[in-house]
Amino acid sequence: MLEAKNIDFNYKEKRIFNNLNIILESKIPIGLVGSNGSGKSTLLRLLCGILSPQNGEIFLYGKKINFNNVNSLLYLKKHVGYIFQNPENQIVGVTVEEDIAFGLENLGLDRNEIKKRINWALNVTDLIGLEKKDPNTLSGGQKQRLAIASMIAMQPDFILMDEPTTMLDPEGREEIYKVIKNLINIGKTIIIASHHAKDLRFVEKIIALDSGKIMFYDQRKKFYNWSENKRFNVEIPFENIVKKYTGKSLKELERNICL
Ligand SMILES: Nc1ncnc2c1ncn2[C@@H]1O[C@H](COP(=O)(O)OP(=O)(O)OP(=O)(O)O)[C@@H](O)[C@H]1O
Repeated sequence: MLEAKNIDFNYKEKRIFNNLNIILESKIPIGLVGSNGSGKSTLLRLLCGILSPQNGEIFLYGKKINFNNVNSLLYLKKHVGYIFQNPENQIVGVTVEEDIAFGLENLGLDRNEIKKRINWALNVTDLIGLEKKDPNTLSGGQKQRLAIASMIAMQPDFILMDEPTTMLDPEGREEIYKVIKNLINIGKTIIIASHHAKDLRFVEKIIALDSGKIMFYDQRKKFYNWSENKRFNVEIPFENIVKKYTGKSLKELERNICL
């Protein structure tokens, strides 16, 4: 369980969160939505220790994180990974496998363990065969998958994704969906900030932020009814629109057309 308690956060004089409280349960995939500037990236960055709050605490599995203590921060970073919107911000290696090895070498792991983890991460992200490639020559989807591979090689339990498909074409997006499914299947806890209905179809719950306040935190199925006539800058899934205007599910309609 990852928890933010009584969090105050501001960038200089700009207040973003005022006494924010949130609990993320293990193995429940969550979508984080909200209009531009509502605080999604800031929240994710606080939860993984990239930013530290001016007031309040972050707890991981009940253990309070001390932002002034390197070991405490390392404990948070070991278990909570963050994927930037733009994979270019995350790629440091000269080859795909060197990029994945980078964080592992910093952890001081032995060569065998590093090799094992690289292979595992390449498998989960479907990058086998591209080990020796220069990351600069990869497609957008492959770069984003490499950023994910390098992060999951560190074996975090929570994976925070900040609009991971925004910079990708439809093909690249589909590649990321496959990886997200793999990650959920192997028991990782995914938190995905996004405006895209397709990105959110894997999540069980949705958190909706408005100006730094949590307006909704419940099952995804309830979100689209609740958010009708509200401004959350989130796409409505096609099947919801069909149901609203025809009273039938997409499957029912497809069956009728086939008959
Ligand atoms: N480093 C920074 N310094 C000052 N203000 C910042 C900084 N980063 C973000 N902000 C401001 O904080 C507010 C919240 O930003 P944040 O990026 O968390 O929102 P968001 O919901 O992720 O937005 P988007 O959907 O556009 O990515 C915005 O008004 C933004 O301009």
